[in-house]
Amino acid sequence: MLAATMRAASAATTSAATATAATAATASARWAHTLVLLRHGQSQWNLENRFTGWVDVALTDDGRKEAATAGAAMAAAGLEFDAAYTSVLKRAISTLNIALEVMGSEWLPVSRSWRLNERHYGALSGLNKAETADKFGEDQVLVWRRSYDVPPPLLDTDSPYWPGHDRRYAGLDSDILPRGECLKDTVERIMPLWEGEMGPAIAAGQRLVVAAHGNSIRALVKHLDNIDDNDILGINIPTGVPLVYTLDDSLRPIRQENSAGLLSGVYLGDPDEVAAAAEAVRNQSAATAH
Ligand SMILES: O=C(O)[C@@H](CO)OP(=O)(O)O
Repeated sequence: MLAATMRAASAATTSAATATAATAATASARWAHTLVLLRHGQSQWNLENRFTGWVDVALTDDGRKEAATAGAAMAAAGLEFDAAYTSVLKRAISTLNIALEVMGSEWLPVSRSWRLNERHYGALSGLNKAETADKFGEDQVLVWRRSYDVPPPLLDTDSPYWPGHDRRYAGLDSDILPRGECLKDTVERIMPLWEGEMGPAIAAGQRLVVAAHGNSIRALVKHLDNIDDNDILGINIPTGVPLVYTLDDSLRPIRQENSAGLLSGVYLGDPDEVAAAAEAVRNQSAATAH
């Protein structure tokens, strides 16, 4: 595993240099409008292939290594930040802490917001994805996982997974605490943070790193890249690979030469390895009969 981590680090460094050159060529003034989105490293429930959502699951050892590799790749790319954002879930918080430590940037101001949490998986929380596909069919599970506006089955409020039982959400009106969310719901709860804090900070010249989750990052890239409600179904975000956006003064993404498909951002990683990692995320809900 260590060898694989080292290979990934080296590939990330090579690709990072390319990304830096491409961005620098765009215009040095634009380098100020930097936004890096980083999905947390592998969590224990990623390893066990379980729907996670707002359940507060820790990183695995491999997840911590991914976070360190991400920090090294960002440092090698010459990225520097003025502030960081993360969710209130420890897999994202730990990923950010590890990456910032590798970058020597533990001092950065960090904002934690429930609005960057993973999409809430409702009554699917805790279930194995492949077993859920066996039971309900792969097509149904794909709709629950990736459609824009179809929510998963909702939780009852007496479930231990309902956020109303968790004191970190005590300051929030129970009406806005989700019992399950589709991606559209996730976009809608992230937008006040984007429009009220993150966007204005970037417009004022701050360079931000955001450690978040597969679906909260899908929500952000859908907004940034104006991705169609149908096309967002095909977007899967790999764990632990920094996705670097360069934004213009209107906060619209500037597409780079090595942008990733529909995304204008550039992954700091070997493109083939990143594509394989995204494909592996997609395949998590293949039925066990395959
Ligand atoms: O379980 C989850 O919370 C997410 C991310 O791990 O899964 P998926 O990729 O299936 O949306």
